[in-house]
Amino acid sequence: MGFLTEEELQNTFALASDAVYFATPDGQTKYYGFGKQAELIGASFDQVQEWLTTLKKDEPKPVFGGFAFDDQQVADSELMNGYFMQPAIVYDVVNHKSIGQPIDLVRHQTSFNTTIKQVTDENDWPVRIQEAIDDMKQNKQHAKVVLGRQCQVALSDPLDEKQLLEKLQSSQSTSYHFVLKHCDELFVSATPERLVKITNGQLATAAVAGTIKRGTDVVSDQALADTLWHDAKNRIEHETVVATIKERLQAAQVQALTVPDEPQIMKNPQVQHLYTPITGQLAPDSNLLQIASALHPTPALGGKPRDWALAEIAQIEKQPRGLFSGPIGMIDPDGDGEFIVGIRSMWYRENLATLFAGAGILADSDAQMEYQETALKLLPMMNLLKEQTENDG
Ligand SMILES: C=C(O[C@@H]1C=C(C(=O)O)C=C[C@H]1O)C(=O)O
Repeated sequence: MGFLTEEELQNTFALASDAVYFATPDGQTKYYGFGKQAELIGASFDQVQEWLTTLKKDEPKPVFGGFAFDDQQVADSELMNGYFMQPAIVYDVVNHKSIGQPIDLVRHQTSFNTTIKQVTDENDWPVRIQEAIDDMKQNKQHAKVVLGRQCQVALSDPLDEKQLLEKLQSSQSTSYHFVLKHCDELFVSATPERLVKITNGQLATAAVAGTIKRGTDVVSDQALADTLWHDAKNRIEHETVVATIKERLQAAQVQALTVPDEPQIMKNPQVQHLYTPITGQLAPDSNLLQIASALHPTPALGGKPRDWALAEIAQIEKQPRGLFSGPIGMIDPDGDGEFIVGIRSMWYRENLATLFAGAGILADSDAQMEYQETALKLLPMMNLLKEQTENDG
């Protein structure tokens, strides 16, 4: 039997009640998983570590899932407070291999003719983050906090998940893709940010922090990149993340740490970031989940100091984040695997999509400019929803 085509995989995703899609922009990883052989709801790092030991050994398959950003609970959700699953069948697209048994497809596709009925945004966000800016001006030890906002988009009809996957792949080719479906809930991320990848003891992570918009042509785009690279506020914001990642990896006994002195520019369709790739070698008694839990949340999503930033996030943000900005990804049966950071993301259920975006706030941040930055960061998901309204399939 030949391997399924991309279109067949996307179709199966839409028709399965539980499904996952995970792909990395370097083309090294691309998985679809359908059905569920095992699941863990409300997963913490320790619980997942324990749960892995209970999985059947006869047909080893990767597991996929995500951890909530913090301990705050999203009401009535089995997905957003941490969720892991082992699919009944996993398609490894890069290696043209499948593991497991095909599942019964339970959903019915009707014709899709969605319209956007209402968009509810947090227009008071700049006023609320000003509190944090004022606090940081007074208290110099409060160095950075990343504050998020949520934008709700009500649709007239259900999402066409096949079209969503297609457009995600074509519009966000420089990002990691993660789409996790559990019954009527869906979490989608087109993130530029890797938290940690482990391959045969080799560790790779990255700092992605500091943002500017894209230019309308090559010259203005390069000028904006130069502005970002030389901007003191963004360089401090970035350096805070690099230094903290380095400290935490050293504390986790990671060897042969390689941390470049200066950042590069990473370009995504809507924004460009300061970016520093970091590599090292895992200590013999350490593992992927331990490193993910040591790193999360980096000051790219939380802040510095970590505990103050987490308290500030819980107080200033209106709703818990759930999987937004949490570690999401996969673990192989041999313990290798990869976690990315669940930003540029949305949570969807029953015709209602919640889109998430945040920005790193420092004492000299301008609340309106940060608001505009979050608007750009909402665009990857907003555009996917707009495409749904032009659905001709
Ligand atoms: C929090 C987000 O992005 C994070 C914040 C960034 C910044 O403030 O410059 C850049 C990349 C991410 O680490 C988001 O996209 O929602």
